[in-house]
Amino acid sequence: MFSGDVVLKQVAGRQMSAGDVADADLLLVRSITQVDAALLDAAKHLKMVGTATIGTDHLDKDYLTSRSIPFFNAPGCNADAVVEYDLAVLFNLFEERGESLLDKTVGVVGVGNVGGRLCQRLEALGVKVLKNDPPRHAAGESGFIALDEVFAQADVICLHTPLVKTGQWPSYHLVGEAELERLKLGAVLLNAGRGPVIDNQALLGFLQQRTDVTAILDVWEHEPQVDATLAARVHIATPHIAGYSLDGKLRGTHMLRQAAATVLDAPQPPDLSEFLPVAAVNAVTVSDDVTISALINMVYDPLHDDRRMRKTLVCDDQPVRFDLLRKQYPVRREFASLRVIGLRDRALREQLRAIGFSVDLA
Ligand SMILES: NC(=O)C1=CN([C@@H]2O[C@H](COP(=O)(O)OP(=O)(O)OC[C@H]3O[C@@H](n4cnc5c(N)ncnc54)[C@H](O)[C@@H]3O)[C@@H](O)[C@H]2O)C=CC1
Ligand SMILES: O=C(O)C(=O)[C@H](O)COP(=O)(O)O
Repeated sequence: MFSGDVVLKQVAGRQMSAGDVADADLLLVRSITQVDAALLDAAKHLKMVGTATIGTDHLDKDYLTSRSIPFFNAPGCNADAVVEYDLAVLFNLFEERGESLLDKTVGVVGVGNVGGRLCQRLEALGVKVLKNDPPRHAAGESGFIALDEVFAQADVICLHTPLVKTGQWPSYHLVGEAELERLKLGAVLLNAGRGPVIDNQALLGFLQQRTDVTAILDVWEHEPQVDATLAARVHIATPHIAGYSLDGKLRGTHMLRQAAATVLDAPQPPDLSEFLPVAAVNAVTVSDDVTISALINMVYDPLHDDRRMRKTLVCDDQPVRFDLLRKQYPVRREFASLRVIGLRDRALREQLRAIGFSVDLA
């Protein structure tokens, strides 16, 4: 996406050093590169910093502001991918148990791009949703309840807050012993936000006692290091890939390309649709016997990611392998890339549309 007269210098995200960026005009990173004074003090021509991610906890924003360096993230770029990770995990889990997600009460903590879209899709399915988002509540928006109430009432809790360590609503260790103790019998706790939002040691101690609770973790405290004892107690363990759809990655890069064009006063790039390929499997004809999880698994089966990650947990170089799983992640598309054809059952057609599939009668 970046071409023409641009001189590109690629550096591995965890290895980037001050010398690598000293002469840079633009710095484009992902979540594993800490962007702070140590990296940037020597970079005197920097016109912008961009991260092709939603999260910004790796950027020292105060420092960037003090240097008047504009910085951009890519809000919403991979939100649909994270929502679809949640849906894939939950539809599979409840099918395995002979239950239905549609009968559950789902608590969503952090109702932004990811949490908000998750609520929309669940509500369109008729699922009861409880929402917690103190910053939005304080801004005067309605429909939110306290975290304690979410933990006490929900069958499933999905965490989608940013990692914030200071200010009025810190999310670091937002979920500790006290919150875990409130979980209902048989509850499901899913974290696809940032690892340290849950106190991982407290979670391990809790799961050792409360074997009725199901934990699903895409993000871990101290990534890329993963606590193998905790992972062994977790039902689905994945290497921070909830947002890793091809669509999401391209959207993020495209948003930075647009920001760079604005900062450099250069022409805007072509529309994103010019870069997004048609999915390898883009249409399927099914009968009314098809299940929602079968269709979801055709696009994305989270168990593949779980199996790949578990193989790495016994390796001496586990952290290196965690990064490799992410770097070599296979092409994954979003639900909207699959056109589902042939369903006569109108209710099922509506449910599939509600969770994001393209649905046609013929
Ligand atoms: N696992 C993965 O692959 C991915 C993880 N993420 C993580 O998920 C986070 C959320 O993503 P978005 O929804 O796009 O961000 P967002 O900024 O659109 O929404 C975050 C929401 O959380 C709320 N919030 C902030 N502090 C809170 C607190 N203490 N308690 C409850 N709610 C709080 C905010 O008011 C906001 O509505 C990102 O910051 C990122 O860290 C995002 C994408 C992919
Ligand atoms: O967007 C975010 O925030 C995420 O967590 C991304 O999915 C992280 O991806 P990487 O930047 O670590 O590749």
